[in-house]
Amino acid sequence: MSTKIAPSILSADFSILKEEIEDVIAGGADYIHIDVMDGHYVPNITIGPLVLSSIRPITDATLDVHLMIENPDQYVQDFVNAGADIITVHVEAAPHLHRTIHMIKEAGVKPGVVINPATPVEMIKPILKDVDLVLFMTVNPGFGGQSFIPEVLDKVNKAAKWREELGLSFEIEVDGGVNPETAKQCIDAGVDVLVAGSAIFNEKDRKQAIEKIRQSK
Ligand SMILES: O=C(CO)[C@H](O)[C@H](O)COP(=O)(O)O
Repeated sequence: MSTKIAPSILSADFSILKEEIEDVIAGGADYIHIDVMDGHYVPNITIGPLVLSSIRPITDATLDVHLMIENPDQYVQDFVNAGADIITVHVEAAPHLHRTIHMIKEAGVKPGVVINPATPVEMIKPILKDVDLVLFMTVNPGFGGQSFIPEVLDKVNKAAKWREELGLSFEIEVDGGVNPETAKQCIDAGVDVLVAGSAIFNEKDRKQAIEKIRQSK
């Protein structure tokens, strides 16, 4: 199966967000990755449910909502109502992770867990059977345009092995510093979904940028 590409709208031109989203979808994007930041869990503030609900009518593509927020339980339902297809929460920000993941699942949305570069992968092992997606941050979350942290790929390898051993089917996604060069290492390590912001939205031809990342074998 070919690698899925999830353009992160963090690097899009927000004054023409609808056109930007339509452009990457026409260019072959599989998911649209939406970075929600609260200025507490990460030092940046981005978008909330109101913007997500404006994006929903633009496309039927999977809206992959990455919550970089404290107290995610308080906001899960708002993002479900706004049209999320996948909601991911950080293991570091969800002290009752099992409850949060099941809250998302019971609301009819696919749940995922996110793990930061410095967090041991063993932290997420107990929740793997309950999630549809595991997102490995390959930068410290908060900003686009940072450099890829290659050490994270050892954790990706381990999770891919556990997936096989345990007979599970969650997708493995990476986010941060993904470009045609780093994408190859990710695909080799067992990644299914590549999030890319600047490597897609900073290019004039988005279709070509997406294909370059997808084909980087
Ligand atoms: O979650 C994120 C930052 O926290 C972004 O999705 C990520 O950084 C994408 O940007 P780029 O591809 O430019 O690194």
